[in-house]
Amino acid sequence: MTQQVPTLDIRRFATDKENFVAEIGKAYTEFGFCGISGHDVSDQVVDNTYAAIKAFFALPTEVKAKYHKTGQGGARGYTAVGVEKAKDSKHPDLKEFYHVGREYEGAAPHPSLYPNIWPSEVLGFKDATYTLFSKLEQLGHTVLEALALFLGQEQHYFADKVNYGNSILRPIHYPPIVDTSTQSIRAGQHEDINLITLLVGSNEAGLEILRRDGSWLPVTTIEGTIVVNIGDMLQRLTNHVLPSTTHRVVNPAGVAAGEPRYSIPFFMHPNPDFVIDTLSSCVSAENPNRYPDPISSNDYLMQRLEEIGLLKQG
Ligand SMILES: O=C(O)CCC(=O)C(=O)O
Ligand SMILES: [Fe+2]
Repeated sequence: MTQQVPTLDIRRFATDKENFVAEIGKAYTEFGFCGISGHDVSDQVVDNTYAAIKAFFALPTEVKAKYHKTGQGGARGYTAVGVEKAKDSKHPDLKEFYHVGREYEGAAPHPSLYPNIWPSEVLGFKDATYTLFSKLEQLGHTVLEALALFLGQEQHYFADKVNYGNSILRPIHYPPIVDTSTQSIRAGQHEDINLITLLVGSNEAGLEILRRDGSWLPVTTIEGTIVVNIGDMLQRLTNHVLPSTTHRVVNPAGVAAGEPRYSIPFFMHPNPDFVIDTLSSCVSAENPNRYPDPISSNDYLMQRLEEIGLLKQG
């Protein structure tokens, strides 16, 4: 068995479609994770976003707190360290983050698509983060096209199921670890809730995925690679043909613990009223339907946010 998450060049989806689809399908069935290179999310767009988010997280606590909005489960704006914890963990994660959602004109396409909150202290925050949001969303569409073919659907199967999804860009700051005796880790083991996650910053050490033999495999990628993994909604839709793989971010040992870590996941969600009903192409005698009861993606999201503490924060 390969001992590293593979990286595939997304340009091959245009030039070598059949092989690319087979390889990405194999990467996901085996790991639930795959590195993507050859994309057009430029270094400039990524660097601009890093500069903006580093400036934001460096603001005084009371300034950042102004961008936390109560009653939304952290859906938009700032969430402080100590709020989110992994589903079955007693200890909160060692991270703070900022949620940027979809922009729209006029009325929200669904009440769960809250308006964005923009920090006035950081010039260019909106431009930088929303440009990255849009570029990652575009790349996500391409990955979903490849996955649709792998699943025996037509290439554009997902297009009208994600066009107003409640997708979220989540820049994260893991501060230096001051208390090295802490029981908390940077991000406790969890599975992502959404369809797919596109992660910028995976070349920084710490991210690990759980293998089926119970061992943890560090994800090591070269700079510029975007790691794309399967979330629980796609696992459910595909009856586990595409598994959502448990992962975590561990605390570094030694002097590295004194260094902050930044990463920027983009959680791609289906439209809130999309009903997650197992694809018949993913049901067989050996893999009977595990989810006979369909659920709307918004109801599913609400159940999951409750479990990770985001709906209790006020
Ligand atoms: O920071 C990372 O590398 C991963 C973060 C993550 O898994 C998450 O926010 O869901
Ligand atoms: Fe995650």
